[in-house]
Amino acid sequence: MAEANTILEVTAASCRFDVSAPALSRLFSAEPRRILRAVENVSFSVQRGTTFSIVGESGCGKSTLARMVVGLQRPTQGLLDFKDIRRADGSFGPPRVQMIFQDPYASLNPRWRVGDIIAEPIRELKLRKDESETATRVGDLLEIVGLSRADASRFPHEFSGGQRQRISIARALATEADFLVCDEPTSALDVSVQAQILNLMVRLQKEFGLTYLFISHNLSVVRHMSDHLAIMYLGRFVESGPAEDVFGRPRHPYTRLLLDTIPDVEKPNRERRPMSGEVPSPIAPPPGCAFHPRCVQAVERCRTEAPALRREGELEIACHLA
Ligand SMILES: Nc1ncnc2c1ncn2[C@@H]1O[C@H](COP(=O)(O)OP(=O)(O)OP(=O)(O)O)[C@@H](O)[C@H]1O
Repeated sequence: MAEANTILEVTAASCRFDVSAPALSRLFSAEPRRILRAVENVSFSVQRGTTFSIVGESGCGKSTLARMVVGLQRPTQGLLDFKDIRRADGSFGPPRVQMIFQDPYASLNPRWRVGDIIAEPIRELKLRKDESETATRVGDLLEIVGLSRADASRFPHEFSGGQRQRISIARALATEADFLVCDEPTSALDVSVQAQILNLMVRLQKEFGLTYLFISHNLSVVRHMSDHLAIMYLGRFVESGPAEDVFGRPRHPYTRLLLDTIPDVEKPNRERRPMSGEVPSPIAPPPGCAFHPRCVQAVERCRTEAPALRREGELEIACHLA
């Protein structure tokens, strides 16, 4: 059931890619069609002004899901429904959605001055009356993200990685975005810079009531900023719930494995298990529970029967043993 404050409702969304060889060569080799299940039957809702984080290893389908949410990838099945909201400027309609990418350099036009990069959506969406108001807004946005008004005349290559990510954020805010899909926005940055960008994002969320869908392979990155957390494995959610519950009492063996790999400042001497094994191919997922080949607790049932995602209070979990 969608809650009153729901801004995005995703229902049974799947994305499959046909990665078969060309039809002619399959005709001669009798090779069957190969379907890659990047995202499989994923449902969740995001509440306005909160952060919903999706965590999983490389290849588990996080980016495909993010691309579906921003409309860059069509779902093969299912629905992604943005609810109409009352925006900060008083207008009513679907939220403005923007994406922030991992590599801020690749997403900023290197030949444009920063001022023009940020001004482009303001001009395109006619969000300010004239060039003078646009320039003022660009300067304000640069200050909001911790840069200076004078930075408008510089080029992206003159900035550090963290500063470039600040420019990407300013550009997203320039569109008056309500909903930011952040795909590993800090993983290309040094750890100390990561923290600065995360702090900036938390501050902006409070200041502007932003909603985040935050994608990361690293649980420690999302730990302090998530309201809701979903753990993804081979295209499916295996555990999801309020972040404090998932962190405080992880139920799925995969969530526990992900948690085991991150340092704990409160227990620096805690034994950390390295992540072992690899994510299986989404073209030929293992039978039963997709995680069973890597699960130390797996029993016979896990090898033959896929666990359904079942609800327990606010948590959802797909494991026969949890
Ligand atoms: N356009 C595409 N065509 C075919 N396969 C694709 C396509 N896009 C993604 N995939 C495959 O879908 C699976 C999920 O990819 P996705 O990029 O969503 O995972 P991810 O969890 O974001 O990983 P990473 O962190 O490495 O980007 C992978 O096996 C990937 O190779």
